[in-house]
Amino acid sequence: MTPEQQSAKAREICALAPVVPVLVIHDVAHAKPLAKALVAGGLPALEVTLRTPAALDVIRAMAEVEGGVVGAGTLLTPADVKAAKAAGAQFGVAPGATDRLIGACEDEGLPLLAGAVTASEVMTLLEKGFTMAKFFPAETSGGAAALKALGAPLPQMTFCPTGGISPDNVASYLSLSNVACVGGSWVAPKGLMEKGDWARITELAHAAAALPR
Ligand SMILES: O=C(O)C(=O)C[C@H](O)[C@H](O)COP(=O)(O)O
Repeated sequence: MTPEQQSAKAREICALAPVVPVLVIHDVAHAKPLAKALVAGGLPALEVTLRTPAALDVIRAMAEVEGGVVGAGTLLTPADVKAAKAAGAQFGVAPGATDRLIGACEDEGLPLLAGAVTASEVMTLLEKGFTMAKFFPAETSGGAAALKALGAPLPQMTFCPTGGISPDNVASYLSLSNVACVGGSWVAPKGLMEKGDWARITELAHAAAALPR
């Protein structure tokens, strides 16, 4: 899958909703009820970070939930890409970009949202054929102001900013012409998952899904 095809797919996924929940899940028993709660709230694209031992099993379980589009986050190595694809991930997200990671996504046919925050990083991805990237870590890399400034000379790149985005600052990102959607963990707080308060998570998802962009 070429970088151009990967970015076309990533664009489709970002178009589904203004927010992609970034999920850190320790208990595989949370996978299905959480995915159902988020999809019911209007957030179908779900990023499961490969930061917990349960993550691949979580992807496998969530991939069975109707209406969901499950991806793997925190992809760092070709082995991560292979494992994510085998578990049923439909897209991948990485905090940065390396040639090995990009090569693995091409080989495995996994659409990648690679991370970039500087003009040179964005230009490197554009040179390879990517037109969609993750802007990470968004808030500490200059936030919406930095993204807006990058968009002036580099309007070809569209972003999914992630990292430090919350209901308080999300509007400043979604109003930018070079932002397709944002990633954020606020729609699936650990405390609500532990309590099994899926109804409240659906409410948070509803509010996020209704954000204008
Ligand atoms: O593990 C990854 O590859 C990531 O995707 C990192 C996430 O983007 C942030 O951890 C989400 O940030 P918060 O919304 O501030 O919690």
